[in-house]
Amino acid sequence: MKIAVVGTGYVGLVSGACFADVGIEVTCVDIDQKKIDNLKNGIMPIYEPGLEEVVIRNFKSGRLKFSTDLGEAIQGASVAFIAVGTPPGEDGSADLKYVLGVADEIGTKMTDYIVVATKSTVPVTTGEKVRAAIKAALSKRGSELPFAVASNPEFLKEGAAVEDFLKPDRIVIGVDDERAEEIMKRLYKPFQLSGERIIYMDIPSAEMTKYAANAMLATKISFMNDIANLCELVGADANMVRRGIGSDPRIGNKFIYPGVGYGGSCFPKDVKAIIKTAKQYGYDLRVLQAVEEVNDDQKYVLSKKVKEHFGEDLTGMTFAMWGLSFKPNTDDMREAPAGVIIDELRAAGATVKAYDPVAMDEAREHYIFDKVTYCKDAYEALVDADALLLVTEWSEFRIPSWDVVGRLLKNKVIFDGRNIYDRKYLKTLGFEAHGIGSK
Ligand SMILES: NC(=O)C1=CN([C@@H]2O[C@H](COP(=O)(O)OP(=O)(O)OC[C@H]3O[C@@H](n4cnc5c(N)ncnc54)[C@H](O)[C@@H]3O)[C@@H](O)[C@H]2O)C=CC1
Ligand SMILES: O=C(O)[C@H]1O[C@H](OP(=O)(O)OP(=O)(O)OC[C@H]2O[C@@H](n3ccc(=O)[nH]c3=O)[C@H](O)[C@@H]2O)[C@H](O)[C@@H](O)[C@@H]1O
Repeated sequence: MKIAVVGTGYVGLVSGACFADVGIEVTCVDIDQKKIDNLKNGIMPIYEPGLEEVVIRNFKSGRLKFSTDLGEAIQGASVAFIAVGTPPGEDGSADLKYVLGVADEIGTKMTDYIVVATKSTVPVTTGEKVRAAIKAALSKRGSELPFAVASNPEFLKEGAAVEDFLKPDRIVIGVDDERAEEIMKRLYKPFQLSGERIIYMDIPSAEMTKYAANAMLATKISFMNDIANLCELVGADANMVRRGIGSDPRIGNKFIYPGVGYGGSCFPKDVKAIIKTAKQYGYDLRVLQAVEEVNDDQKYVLSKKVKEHFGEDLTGMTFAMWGLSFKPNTDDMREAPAGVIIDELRAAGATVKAYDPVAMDEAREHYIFDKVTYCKDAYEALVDADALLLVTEWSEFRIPSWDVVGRLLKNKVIFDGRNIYDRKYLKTLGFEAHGIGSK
């Protein structure tokens, strides 16, 4: 079986490599020539645990190819996945220009029946727009070639993307064509050896499922951040409360960790987009509006704690920051709370010395530019710093040598944005540690 995956980013590259890993012939297509050349030379465009190995193994075997030529890639392919970006437009709605651009190109270049499956996160009714774009391109050529559209939203998490793709909780397929359903079933068979995991539905429901899933997860996080902020006011400990409620299986113990707000390329944009979709239909998604508001405020919680401790004016002070990426095990800096925290500290007159195990190049090049001093390791960031801010919970920050930390910092003060440290223990070592959701 042969497929094409158009868009070789987090989703396209991981999906393409994992499909190739189960024996499918895959061509990953991108318009970015440099990305494609690099991949052919074994250079990954992103940091994702386990990805390099799967890509290189399958590239060497010949099952995984990289190309900028969409026409060639879809020749003989049963499925063309659209996995390009859907960034937020100015009004918050998902910008579909890349998705529809690919649909148009497929319609222009296809030579046989093909299933066009959208993997990008797209608002409900996009399936119809994709179908219309392909039809319009075909009719320009005077062609009536048959094709099907499908919605196959992706649920992988960055930092665990390969694992998530290879062992999915579920595979959602929105489809309205029997032949297409059969092809998708065949394609996904290897990923559900431990039980039937495909949920078939109509295309609009599949499109909505993706937004509802991300919106639900974002809601859990904002809910817990709200509760954590209240815990702090009333003298309760959010960590205890988290454990107390998470043990109820109806609530579950995942995605209820308070912190510095959710970031990344998905929750912020997808919550905005579903709110916008609702508005277009004259409906207010009030819960999600609050989810977004809580999250926007939560990004300021850590810098507020710093100012409560040291005063509003931080002129001449230096802060060490451990972690920049929006979560561990990724170099993705999109919507990372670190950006807001750095801006707040700088606006109050402070300088920031940062260390992140993998995201510093990305931060330096695209997001935080020259706003911070980048350090070669976690300890270097502490030298002459007035306090430490833990922003991303990378494993290597979990058990530092506290005696070294204490010696390097000017003050033994820590602001733990992810509640990874045992503050009672740190107190016995002479540290004053502030967490999220308890005094
Ligand atoms: N990043 C993630 O963890 C997840 C992302 N998604 C969704 O998947 C979609 C893609 O997201 P990412 O992979 O993060 O994006 P990305 O920005 O990492 O990659 C998109 C790629 O598409 C390429 N591209 C743009 N126009 C093209 C065209 N006409 N032809 C070929 N390639 C083209 C870009 O050069 C880029 O390499 C988005 O809709 C996102 O919401 C869904 C689940 C997880
Ligand atoms: O649509 C997407 O792109 C993806 O979005 C999220 O994945 P991702 O953004 O990669 O990472 P998450 O692990 O969900 O973390 C998102 C943010 O929430 C924060 N978070 C997560 C969990 C938690 O308990 N508390 C919390 O603050 C993280 O620190 C991070 O900033 C979803 O988890 C994926 O299922 C989905 O496919």
